[in-house]
Amino acid sequence: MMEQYIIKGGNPLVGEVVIGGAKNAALPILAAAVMTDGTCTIENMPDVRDTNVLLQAMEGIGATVNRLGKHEVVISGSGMNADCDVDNEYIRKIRASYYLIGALLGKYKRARVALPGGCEIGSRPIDQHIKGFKALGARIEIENGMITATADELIGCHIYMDVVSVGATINVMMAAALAKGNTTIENVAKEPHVVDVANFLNSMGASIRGAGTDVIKIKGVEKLGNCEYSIIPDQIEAGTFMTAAVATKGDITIKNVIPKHLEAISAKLEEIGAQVDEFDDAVRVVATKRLDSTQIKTLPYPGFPTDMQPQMAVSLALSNGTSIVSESIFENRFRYVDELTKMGARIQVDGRTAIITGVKLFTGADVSAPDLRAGAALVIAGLAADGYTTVSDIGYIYRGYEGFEKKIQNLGGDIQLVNSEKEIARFKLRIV
Ligand SMILES: CC(=O)N[C@H]1[C@@H](OP(=O)(O)OP(=O)(O)OC[C@H]2O[C@@H](n3ccc(=O)[nH]c3=O)[C@H](O)[C@@H]2O)O[C@H](CO)[C@@H](O)[C@@H]1O
Ligand SMILES: C=C(OP(=O)(O)O)C(=O)O
Repeated sequence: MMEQYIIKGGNPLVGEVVIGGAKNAALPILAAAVMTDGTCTIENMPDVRDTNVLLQAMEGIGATVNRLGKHEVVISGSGMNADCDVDNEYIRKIRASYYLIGALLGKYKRARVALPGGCEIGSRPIDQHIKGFKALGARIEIENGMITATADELIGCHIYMDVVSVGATINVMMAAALAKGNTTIENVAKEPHVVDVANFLNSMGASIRGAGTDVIKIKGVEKLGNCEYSIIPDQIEAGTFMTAAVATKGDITIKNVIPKHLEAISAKLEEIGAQVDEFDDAVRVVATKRLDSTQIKTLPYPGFPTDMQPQMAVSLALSNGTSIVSESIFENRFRYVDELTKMGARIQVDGRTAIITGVKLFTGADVSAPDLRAGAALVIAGLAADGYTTVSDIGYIYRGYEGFEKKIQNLGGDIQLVNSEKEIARFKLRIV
C-alpha cells in the first residue's frame, strides 16, 4: 500500500498556522534565477515536491544549488551552458518545467525542454507561450515530447495575449527581459505571483513595469546580476486553511499572509456567514454554525481562484441550501465530485457547472486524490466527516503543501500518514 492519510473527522480546527512561500511564484522564480551567471539568494522557498523536482532538474543542467536551511536556497547558473536539454521522468510530470523555456531562451537564445505535465485538470495548451516566443523572434519545434526554441536574437515586440494565462505571461516576460529593445504584452495575467516574478527579475536588474495590471512593459537589458529575494506567501495554502476552518466549524488564525491577495476568498466566506478578521499579515476565520449557500465562478485574479474551487466546494457541500459553482478556467476540475459523493455529498456536475445541495454531515469513506487541490479538499472533507476517511494518492498533495498533516495536527485535526493496513488499524484502535 502506498502512503495514505487516515483521518478521524469531527474535531473543529482551532489555533494558528503559518503559511509558507507560494509554490506558483517559487517555480518561475527558480527558473529565472539561472538567467544570471551571478548568484541569487532566495528566501521563503516552499519545501514541496514541485520545487524540489525543479531544483534537481536545474542541477541536472549544471546550475549550482546550495540550500541554506529548509527555506533558503542560493542558486548560480554559471556552470550551465547553451546546449543543455531539460528532461527526466519527473520534470515531465510538473507544469512549471515550461518556465525553463523562457528563462533559457532569454539567456542563451536556445532552450530544449520536455513538454510540461501538471495536474490533469484540463487540456492545458501552451499556444500562447509559443505565440509570445515567436513574436520575440524565436523558432519553435516540437518533437518526441520536447519543445525546442531557438533564436539568433530576441527582439522586443508587441504581443496581445488571446487568453489570460499565468504561465504564458510569466514565460514571455522572462524571455523579453533579455531581448533587444522594448516589449509590450497586453491582456496579461495579474496574479500576485506574476507580480512577484516581475519584482524578482527587477531585483536581478531587469526593467519590467506594469505587472499586476493588464499591460506589462519590458525594456530589454543585456544581462542580469545577483539578487536577494523573499517569495510572497502562498495565497492558495492560506485559502485552503481558511476553508478548513469553515468546513470544520473551527477558528483558525492564518499567519504570514498578504490579506489583499485573499480578498476573493475572504469575501465569499463572509458572504456565506463566516467571520473573517484581517490583520497586517494574518487573517482569522471563525465559523461556529452551519453556513449559507452561494454562487461561485472561477476567474483570473482578482476573481475567485480556480486553485481554491474544490476546497470551497467542500465548504458549500456542508452549507444550507443550494450553491452553484462554475469553473471557467479548466474544463476538468470536478474530478473530486465522485469521491465526495462517497462521503454523502450531493453534487451534480453538468459540464463546467456543479450544483451543490448542502448536507448536514459527511460520512467517512475511502477516497482517492485526483489532483493537488482536489486532494486537499478531500482531506478537509475527511476532517469534517463523521467517522474515518482514508485519502490515497496523496503524492499529489505533496506537490504543493509542505507539512500538510503536521499543520492540521497542530490545529487539533486527527490525521495520520500511514502506509500499511496495520497502521490504519492502529490509528483506529489508538495503539501507539
Ligand atoms: C504552475 C502554476 O503556476 N500553475 C498555475 C497556473 O497554471 P497555468 O499557467 O497552466 O494556467 P494558465 O493561467 O496558463 O491557464 C489559464 C487558461 O488559459 C488557457 N491557456 C493557457 C496557456 C496557453 O498557452 N493557452 C491557453 O489556452 C488554459 O487552458 C486555461 O484555460 O495558473 C492556473 C490558473 O491560475 C493555476 O490553476 C495553476 O495552479
Ligand atoms: C494546478 C496546480 O498546479 P499545476 O499547474 O502545477 O498543475 C495548482 O497549483 O493547483
